[in-house]
This record gives sequence, C-alpha cells and structure tokens, in this order.
Amino acid sequence: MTVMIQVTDLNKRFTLHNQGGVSYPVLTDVSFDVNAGECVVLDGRSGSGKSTLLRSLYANYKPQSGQLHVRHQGVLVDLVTATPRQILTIRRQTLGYVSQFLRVIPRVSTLDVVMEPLRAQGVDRDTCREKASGLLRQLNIPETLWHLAPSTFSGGEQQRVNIARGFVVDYPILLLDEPTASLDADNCAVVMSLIRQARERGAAIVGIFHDAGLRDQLADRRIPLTSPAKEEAA
Ligand SMILES: Nc1ncnc2c1ncn2[C@@H]1O[C@H](COP(=O)(O)OP(=O)(O)OP(=O)(O)O)[C@@H](O)[C@H]1O
Repeated sequence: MTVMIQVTDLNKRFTLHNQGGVSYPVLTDVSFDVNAGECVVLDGRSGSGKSTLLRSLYANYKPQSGQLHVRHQGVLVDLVTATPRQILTIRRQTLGYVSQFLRVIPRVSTLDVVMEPLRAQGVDRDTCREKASGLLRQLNIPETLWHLAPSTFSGGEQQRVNIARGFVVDYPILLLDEPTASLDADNCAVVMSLIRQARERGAAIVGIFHDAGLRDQLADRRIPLTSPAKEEAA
C-alpha cells in the first residue's frame, strides 16, 4: 500500500479581521491517510469544514499547525512548508482539483480550457486534443460547443467542462468538491465511472458528495468531520 496523502494533527481556524477580529476553529486535530487506489469521502454536516479541508489539501489555505503530506514524484512533501514554486509544480503534476464551478476565461474555447492542464505538462497538442475531445464526448457536450468559450454555457454544461478539465490529466491525487452537484442522472453516472476508472489506475481520491447514494457507492472509507462551530468563537 502506498500512502499518497498523510494529514497529521491539522488545525485550521479563520479570523475575520473586518468583523472585530472574531476567530473560530474549523478543523481541530484532523489526522488521516489516503492510499493509492482509495476513494475517501469527507463526511459531516454543513459547515463542518469539508471544503476547508479539501482547499487546505490543495494548498489554498495554510493551517495554523499540523502537516499535510502529499506524495509527489515518489516523495512525501509537506504542503504546509512547501514554497509557492513547489506548490505550483505539485499542482501541475500531482494534484487535480475539481470543484463544481468552472473559472471561465473569456474568449478561450472549451477545447482549449479542457486541454490546458495537459498542455502545461508539455504534452503535444494533438494528443491533448484527442484526450479532451474524448472526455467532452463522454460528458455529452455537443461538438458544436467545443469551439465556443464556455461563459454562456448552462450551469450543468460548465460543470461538465470543468470535470473534463479535471480528468484530462491522470493525476496521482484527485480532490473532488461536489463534482456532480448540478448534473442529471446520466451525466452523474459518467462522472461516477470516471472516478472509478481513476481509482482503478491507482489515484488517491478525496471527495465531498452531498448525494448520500453517491457517497455510499464511491466511499472506500469515510472521514468524519465535526467542526467545533462558531459558538466557540472568541
Ligand atoms: N475563507 C473563509 N473565511 C472565513 N470563514 C470561512 C472561510 N471558509 C469557510 N469558512 C467557515 O468555515 C466553516 C466551514 O466551512 P466549509 O465551507 O469548509 O464547510 P463545509 O463542511 O464544506 O460546508 P457545506 O457542506 O455547507 O459546503 C464555516 O463556518 C464557514 O463559514
């Protein structure tokens, strides 16, 4: 078993400087490992810190204490102490992050949006185009839309473009924040099968799924989160 993610005694609190400096804990002494080929689901009520934990694993948030190791090119690297340059390299090569929202770049075509993470790894344009087209087709994005910028697309179409972008690289680690939030049953099934394929090729997956049925089908293991909530706010 290869440990791909190792979270140790993680503590994260937010301080609202523009609201009298009120400060509250969200993650308290969180520890868990995720192995290659395992899909772990974050469990907890709304506000328990699921997205905060996922964003911390993508190095968007810096915890107050604890360690966040991810296996990058065979070595466990602590994201808490990694330099910004290391974090960019780790994101490019190792960490895929799929949220429910697409960050739309004006005038960039759907095909280019999807291909970009693979292009950033230095893969040739034809190979990238082939992989991106396959995913767009699988996710039922009509070919007539591929050369348009996705800014005018529906919520569900944008979400599917975002999923294609997230799966275009075979990342060793995948962080999924509600990837199926506004999808119909057919497209949900496509995403489930993409997640299963990623797990079968050995990806370590950490996901948030509000749909209990999806959670039950995908979770190899659950990580319960119980935020101490804001009543404790100082
Ligand atoms: N950037 C931020 N600044 C301040 N507080 C934040 C920030 N992000 C999240 N929080 C607070 O941290 C707590 C946890 O939020 P988070 O989004 O991680 O919860 P969640 O479990 O993902 O919730 P949900 O299931 O509703 O999406 C919430 O009380 C939220 O208000």
